[in-house]
Amino acid sequence: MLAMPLISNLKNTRSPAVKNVITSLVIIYILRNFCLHMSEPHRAQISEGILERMEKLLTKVRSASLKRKESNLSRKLSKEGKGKKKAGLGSNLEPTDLKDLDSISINTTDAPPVENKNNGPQPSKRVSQDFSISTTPPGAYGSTYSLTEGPALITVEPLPKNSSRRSSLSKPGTRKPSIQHVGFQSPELEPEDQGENDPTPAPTPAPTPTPSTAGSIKNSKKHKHHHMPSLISLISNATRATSKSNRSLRRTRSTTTVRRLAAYKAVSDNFPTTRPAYIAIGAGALMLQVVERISQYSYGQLADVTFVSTGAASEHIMASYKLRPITSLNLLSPETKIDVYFDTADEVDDNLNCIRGRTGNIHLERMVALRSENFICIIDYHKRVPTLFTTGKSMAVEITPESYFWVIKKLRGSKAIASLRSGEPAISGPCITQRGNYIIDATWPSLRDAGEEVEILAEIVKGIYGVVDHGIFYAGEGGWNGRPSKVYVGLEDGAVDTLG
Ligand SMILES: O=C(CO)[C@H](O)[C@H](O)COP(=O)(O)O
Repeated sequence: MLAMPLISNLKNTRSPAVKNVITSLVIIYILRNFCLHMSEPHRAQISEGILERMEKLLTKVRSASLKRKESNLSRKLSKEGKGKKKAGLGSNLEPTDLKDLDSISINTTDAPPVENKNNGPQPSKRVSQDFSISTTPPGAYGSTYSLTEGPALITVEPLPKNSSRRSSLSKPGTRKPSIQHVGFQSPELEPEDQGENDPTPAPTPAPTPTPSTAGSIKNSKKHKHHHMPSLISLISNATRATSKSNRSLRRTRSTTTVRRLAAYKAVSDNFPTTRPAYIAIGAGALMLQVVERISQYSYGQLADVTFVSTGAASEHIMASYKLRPITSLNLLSPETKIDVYFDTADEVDDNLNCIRGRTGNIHLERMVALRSENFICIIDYHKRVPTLFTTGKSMAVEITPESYFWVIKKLRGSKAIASLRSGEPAISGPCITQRGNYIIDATWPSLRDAGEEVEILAEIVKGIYGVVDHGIFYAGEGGWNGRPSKVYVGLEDGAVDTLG
């Protein structure tokens, strides 16, 4: 459907070069959709071919356009030579000289200044080395979601066999961004990933227009004809993203991609197969990708699954994908076990002990872990350490508000660097948990071993009056205290390590 504006544009285009480009783009677009259904190695091969073809085409068009520009220039100069003086020749050589190329713009920076006897040296036009296919007037759409629409070279896990593609696609939040989404910023993309390294298309969790994007919507209504250039841009961006992702297949992946690969694998490996099922989901950036993967299951597969949140942040993540979790563990009967609990951590050591707490509701997270059959912890390689407190991260210590001075004194006595977590800028004063408690962020010098010392430290902290809970999830002599059953580590090269 997206190819239609391109095809209709063929009729209005005079330049054979542009016709050539449009035809090829349509073919590429169709091929690209076709490729989405292929296995990764095939897709990679084919997309390399597409890229080569695309690059050849672009080079051709580029030289054709430059020739055209040169001849326009000499025509203008010769007219001027005949006495038709015009001031500011350079400014008349706007890309309108390339009007046949419609939205294809060639910026010309390093062109030598053109000497003109009447007007002296002309302002130099900017000629860039790179051929660019632009969408709309620059900046009209800002940073676009369409950048993630590129060929999905890294669809990590196929949908489970019995999943119905139709129902999965029609499920809210799983639909691919349509052309109307151009102009919205994908909420879960880190800046480093936008259109650069993250080739996996993400479902759109109901984007919220910002004032600037509201402007874009207005613009897009006003310039209906920009739909076609937007598509060109989409393919061009996708091509760039593909080429970068091909390169990154051989090198490293961005943190977001690495996390997504780990999250997708963790969900695919541990999605419960029996019904009724209970799935708990924590908070943190990575959980968005867990929920994204879960939302790809069909309605049938999600039927009779009860979701459990570990607090408001986790509820919010699930709500963005139309999952409605229960918000209190007391709604589960005492016999009910949560089948799987997906969450993340700040550091995981060699024994799979971990520290956690940036999201705050540490006590609720512990209770969910204790009530779960499997705690699946998902991290990226930065968080994998030999012993805890290696990276300088703090863990949360949840305390009653009255105990603040008492606890902080005791923690500092145990060699911790500890401070009360502030609620700024949301609230003035201390951060208050959903249960009305305060949080102290505490870090220690790196522990020497990944076993005994963890347990000793955890017991010291838990033994201080006023401490409700803390962020060390471990197993020791004294029993199991929420240590993950498995840890999925997204590695730099895109592989996923499974520990435990
Ligand atoms: O408290 C936690 C998990 O409940 C973690 O400390 C925290 O969420 C990690 O967040 P991110 O994935 O954004 O680094």
